[in-house]
Amino acid sequence: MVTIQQSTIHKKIAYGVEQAKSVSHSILVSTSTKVDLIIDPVTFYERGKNRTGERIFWSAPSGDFVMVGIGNAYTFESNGGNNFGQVEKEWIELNEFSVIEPKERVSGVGPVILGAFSFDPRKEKTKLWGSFPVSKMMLPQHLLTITKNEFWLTLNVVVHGDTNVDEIVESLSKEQKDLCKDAHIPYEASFGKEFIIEEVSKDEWISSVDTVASQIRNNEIEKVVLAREIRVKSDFLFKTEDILNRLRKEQPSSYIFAVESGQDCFIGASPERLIKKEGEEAFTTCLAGSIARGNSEEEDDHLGNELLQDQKNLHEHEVVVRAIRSAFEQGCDRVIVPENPTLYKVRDIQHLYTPIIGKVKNTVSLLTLVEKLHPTPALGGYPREEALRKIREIEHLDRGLYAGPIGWLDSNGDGEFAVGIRSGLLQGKEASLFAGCGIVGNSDSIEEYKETQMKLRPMLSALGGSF
Ligand SMILES: C=C(O[C@H]1C=CC=C(C(=O)O)[C@@H]1O)C(=O)O
Ligand SMILES: [Mg+2]
Repeated sequence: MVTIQQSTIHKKIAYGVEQAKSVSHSILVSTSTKVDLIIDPVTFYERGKNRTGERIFWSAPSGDFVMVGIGNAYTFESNGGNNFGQVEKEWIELNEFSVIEPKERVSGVGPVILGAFSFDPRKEKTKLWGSFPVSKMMLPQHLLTITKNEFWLTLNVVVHGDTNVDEIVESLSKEQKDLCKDAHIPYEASFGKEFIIEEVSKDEWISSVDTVASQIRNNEIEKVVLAREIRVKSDFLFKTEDILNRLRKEQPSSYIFAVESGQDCFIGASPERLIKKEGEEAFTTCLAGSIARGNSEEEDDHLGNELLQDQKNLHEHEVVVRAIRSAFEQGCDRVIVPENPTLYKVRDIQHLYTPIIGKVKNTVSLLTLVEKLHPTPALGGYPREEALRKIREIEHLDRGLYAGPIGWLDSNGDGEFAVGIRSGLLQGKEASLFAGCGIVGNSDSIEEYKETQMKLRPMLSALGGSF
C-alpha cells in the first residue's frame, strides 16, 4: 500500500499537538506524499461513500488537474451572505498556525479549500436547496491531487492541545488505506436508467424573456440572464460517481465538479472559467453567445462563422467583455483583452470566447477578484445590481449554487474558480437541472428556449439519457 507512512503522520500530528499546547491555539497539520500508483479519481470518490455529504470533486478542462476531497477537516459555511472576505480571513488565520509537510509547495497539494458560493444570497432560499448553506468551502481531511501526471495524497487535520494523537492517526491511516484500496481500477458507470423530464414553469419562462427583451428595448436595462429549471424523475437513485464518470468522458473541455451537502449533490460540467490566480498572474474568460454544434465538420464551421457575425450574440458577448475588463482593471495591471472573440466548442454547443489576462496588484487576493467579477453579465446581466433585482423579481427559480463561483484556494493564495453552470442538483431519485440565457433587446423567446435545451443536454446525457 503506497499511502503516507503512519510514522510520518504520527510525528507531524504529535508535533502539531505540542505546538497547540504551547501557543494555546488550534494548529493545522497537513502532510502530503507523492505516490507512485495510478488512482482513478472517480473510484477514489466512490471509496469515500461513508463520508457522503463531505465529498468534493474538481477537475480542470483536459482532465490533467484533478482534486478529490473526502471528509471535512474544517468547513467555512455561511447562511447569510457569500462572505468572501470572511472566508479569506479565516483561511489566513488557520494557516498562521500550521505544520505543513513537505515544505516545497505543489499547486493544489497540501492545505487547499474547495467549495462553492451561491449565485445570489439575497434571493429568498427555498426548500430545493435546503441541504446546502449559502456558501461552503471545505478543507478536506483526505485530498487526492492529480497534477502533471503525478498522484499526491494529502491528509489535513486541525488539532488542539487535547487531541488524542494515537486515535486520530489510526483513524486517518485506516481511512486512507480504504480510500486507496484497488483505487487504480477505473470506475465503470452502470447503464443509464429511464427517467422522465418535467419542465418547470416553461410558459412563464418564455413570457418572461419577452417581457425582459421589451424592457431592454425601452432602455430600462441592457442585459439580463434568465434561467430555468427542469425536474428529472427516475425509479432509481442517481449515483454521483456514474454522473462524474460520464461527464469526464463526454465533456473533456469543461470543468467537472461535484459538491455534496447532506444527501444532496451539486454537480456539473462548466466550460466557463471565472478566475484563475497563479502567483501574480490572473486569467479570466468571457464566454457568452451560443450556437449549436454541426453534424458535420462543414456544418460546424458554418455555424461557428454564423455565430462570429451574429449581432445579437456579439452584443451578448460584448457586454460581458466590457464588464469583466472593468472589474479586472480594478484588481490587475497590464490587462490584455483580445480585440475579437473566437469560438469555444464543447460537445453540445459552441460559444463566443474572449480570454483576458492581467498582473494581479499586490494586495489583491483571489477571493477579492471573485467578489469583483461575480456575477459577470454572462450569468447575471448589466448593469449588475439592476439585473440582479430583475432576476429576483421575475425568475421562478431558486438558483442556489447554479451559476455561482465554484473552485478552490490554496494556502499561497492561488487557486481557480469556474461558474457553476451546465449543472444540476441531485436529490436521490430526482434531480433539478438548470440553464440560462443572456437576454438582450432582440432576443427571440423561442430561440432562447431552444438555447436552454442545448445547455441542458450535457447533464441529461450524464444522468444516463441518450441526448
Ligand atoms: C447561463 C448559462 O450560460 C451562459 C454562458 C455561456 C453562454 C450564455 C449565452 O449564450 O446565453 C450564457 O451567458 C447557462 O449555461 O446556464
Ligand atoms: Mg445566449
